[in-house]
Amino acid sequence: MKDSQTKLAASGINLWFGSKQVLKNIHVRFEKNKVTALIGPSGCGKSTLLRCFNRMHDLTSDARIEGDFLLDGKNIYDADFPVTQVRRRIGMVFQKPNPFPKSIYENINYGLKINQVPKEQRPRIVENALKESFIWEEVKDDLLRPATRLSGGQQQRLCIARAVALRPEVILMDEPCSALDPISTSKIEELIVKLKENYTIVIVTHNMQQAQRIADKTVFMYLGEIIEENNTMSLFNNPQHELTANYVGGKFG
Ligand SMILES: Nc1ncnc2c1ncn2[C@@H]1O[C@H](COP(=O)(O)OP(=O)(O)OP(=O)(O)O)[C@@H](O)[C@H]1O
Repeated sequence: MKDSQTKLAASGINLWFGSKQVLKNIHVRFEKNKVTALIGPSGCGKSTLLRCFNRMHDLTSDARIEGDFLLDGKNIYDADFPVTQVRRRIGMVFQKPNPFPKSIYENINYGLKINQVPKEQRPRIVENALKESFIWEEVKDDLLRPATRLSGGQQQRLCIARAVALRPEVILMDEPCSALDPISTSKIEELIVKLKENYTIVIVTHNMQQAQRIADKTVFMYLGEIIEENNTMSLFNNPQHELTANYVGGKFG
């Protein structure tokens, strides 16, 4: 892969929680405007790796991290890269939809306010974010309704709208469909494929069909290591490593 295609990268990553090593010698690059899926059995370190890119272990007192996490070649842990900037440029969507206990409108407006987006620009940005996240038509007549009254799938699209409103460059998604029904899941998948036109997306998923439907590239992890990474179809149809073959073949999970 050419360096110019790399948006996000990790190099020489080792991570410990206390004395337990959870990530081992990770080197990985995520390409611009592509969807990359992180797959692997429970506990292999997918979420831990994803969270590093949003500096979510900063407040975990027993976490120790070695190595470099690079956004456009710049280390996101450098002292001159404020964590607020990191999170503005690298957004995150979680497993369980987590709207604020506020109105639909305010869920998006709030982030704009704290990021000092001029007041007169905010209504248009809220509308565009909702449109971009395929939820505008369902909520446009009732933007002041509490977000917590939306369905789970609508809440997750609202959380994606909240992330895209800040115009991040990367969106990290940690099993964003695991709490959703099949119809909501297919809406989110359609949305993810659309969003990659403008964003670089990294998604943790347990759902192998989902990885094959939406991911350009797939990375297989096992016990804290990257075992294999490839174009999604190659990884699933022609795995190079026995562990990958056994995992994608459903022999363990
Ligand atoms: N804050 C923490 N403190 C201590 N151990 C942790 C912490 N967070 C995660 N771990 C451990 O790190 C390992 C990797 O967890 P992680 O959540 O990254 O795995 P995963 O591959 O995302 O799993 P799953 O698919 O079940 O979500 C696990 O053994 C987990 O118990």
